[in-house]
Amino acid sequence: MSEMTERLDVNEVLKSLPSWRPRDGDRPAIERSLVFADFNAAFGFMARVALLADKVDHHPEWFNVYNRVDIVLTTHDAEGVTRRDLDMARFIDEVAAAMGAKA
Ligand SMILES: C[C@H](O)[C@H](O)[C@H]1CNC2=NC(N)=NC(=O)C2=N1
Repeated sequence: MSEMTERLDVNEVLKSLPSWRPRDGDRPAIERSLVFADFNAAFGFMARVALLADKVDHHPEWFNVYNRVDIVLTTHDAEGVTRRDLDMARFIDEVAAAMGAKA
């Protein structure tokens, strides 16, 4: 199993991702909710994340209403959280901060 698809302990992962929390559900996952200035900003954020997701073939589960985006990260193929989710979460944190999103 490659380093990228090895299942990681959610609590260990969350030690380096203070804005994320564990998601209880059918498989281990992490989640974060973001609030933007308006729909335009929220959708702009989603577009930036979508471009990376397509490039690296790793896609967030997310839900958008107006200026709010709820995001869940998990790796379907590994049935849990992997390095792919950690890397995606870091990118999301960077973009969210650059766009002035609130937690
Ligand atoms: C076939 C394709 O590579 C896989 O289905 C990819 C696509 N995007 C994915 N996204 C996520 N979040 N987890 C996956 O396991 C996954 N697998």
